[in-house]
Amino acid sequence: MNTRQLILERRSVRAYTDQPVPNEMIEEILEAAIYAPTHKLREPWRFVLVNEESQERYVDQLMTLLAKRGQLDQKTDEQRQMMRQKFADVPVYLTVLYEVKGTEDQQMEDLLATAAMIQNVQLLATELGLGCCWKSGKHWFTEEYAEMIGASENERVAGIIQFGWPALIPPLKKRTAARDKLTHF
Ligand SMILES: Cc1cc2nc3c(=O)[nH]c(=O)nc-3n(C[C@H](O)[C@H](O)[C@H](O)COP(=O)(O)O)c2cc1C
Repeated sequence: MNTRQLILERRSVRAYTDQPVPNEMIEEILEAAIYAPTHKLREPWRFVLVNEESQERYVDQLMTLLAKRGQLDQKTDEQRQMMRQKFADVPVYLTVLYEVKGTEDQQMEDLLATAAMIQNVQLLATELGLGCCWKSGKHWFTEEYAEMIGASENERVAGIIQFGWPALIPPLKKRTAARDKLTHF
């Protein structure tokens, strides 16, 4: 697949089969993804991988975190169970952290570099036939989650990438044509 095809074929895949994803595969993806541009070679990223061996422990801790944050208060036992199952149905979670240091501009550059690296991860996963989805917001960006995952004081969560072999590949979501957002100076 050439780059253009790869970009157009990538989807946010959220449903996976039970087939395990080898750690080596994720590691191979990361070893290439880190060749994203990074100003002054600061390489601000770090990764925490959750796969088969640790997935149950991770989901347990995630549910405890949600409970502590009150995010389960309005939910019935059945709804909580469904939520837990939804987390448990994801074979691999990769938390991407980035180091927060330097000036505001540097911090922005480092987050941007990390985002570029994450897109590399997604394209490389697509090339291997793996499904993935970039997750963010809510519980993932909290201090409690950062602590749970073992982030140091100067690290922040850039995003969670979940992976698995696709059970369902969503159709292309059309974008607004770039020419509609392009002006010539
Ligand atoms: C920074 C960022 C955060 C995202 N967070 C979530 C998320 O929390 N949950 C989710 O289902 N998708 C999330 N997505 C994926 C988008 O929903 C998805 O890219 C969009 O719907 C377009 O679909 P596509 O990726 O298949 O083209 C996120 C994407 C980005 C770039």
